[in-house]
Amino acid sequence: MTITERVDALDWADLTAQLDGRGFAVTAPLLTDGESAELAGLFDGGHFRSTIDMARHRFGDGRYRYFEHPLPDTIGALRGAFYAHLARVANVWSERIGGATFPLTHEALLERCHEAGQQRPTPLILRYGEGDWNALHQDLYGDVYFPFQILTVLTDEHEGGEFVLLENRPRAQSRAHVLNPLRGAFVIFPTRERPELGKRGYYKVGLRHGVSTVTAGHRTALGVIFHDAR
Ligand SMILES: O=C(O)CCC(=O)C(=O)O
Ligand SMILES: [Fe+2]
Repeated sequence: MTITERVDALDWADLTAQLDGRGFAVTAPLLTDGESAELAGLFDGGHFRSTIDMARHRFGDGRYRYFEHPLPDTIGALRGAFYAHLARVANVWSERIGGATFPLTHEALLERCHEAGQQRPTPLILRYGEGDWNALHQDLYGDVYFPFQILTVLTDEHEGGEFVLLENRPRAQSRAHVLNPLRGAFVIFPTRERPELGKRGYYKVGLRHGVSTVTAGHRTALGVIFHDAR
């Protein structure tokens, strides 16, 4: 099956229920181990527009690299295929907590980004060694942003290095979710906020994400953000 066929074949009713119920979703493994290994290899062999040394910016410790156009086929396919499903969920969320209405194709979202001066691709690959970590953050790169992003861990040889989602609940203490997704499975999570149903309707819960310290081995991950960057 092609990447697009595999994404289309995911249980989107269940994923949507996960997103609505707890704000994030985890898919069944979607990439084969061979595909994950091949993508992980791009960290050293891909074509990038920039490389960030996380310690230098006080973002944590480790390195990440933003892919340059044209994106590797697999990454372009993942971006388009996940977008088509998530745009529908995004539009329901916008009705609940306000926000933009999103076009149903990823090409149309990119046109909107380009009109807003956001032309640089945002998919990235991150590599963490022992002692490395990623500070809690949001990936907003301009006025246009899509409310979901996806992430997959491409390697299976680390300890620690859990994916952390922190919910900043209004007028309450924060809640952490700690995930250890299977290799090649995707975590779908909010870029900025999510609707939560309260006594008087929906309210916004802000989120940040990051990675706990890798205590042994190496961890390589692929992040796919749907909006482009200024
Ligand atoms: O390495 C990770 O799991 C987090 C990556 C990340 O921050 C992202 O994909 O936006
Ligand atoms: Fe991120």
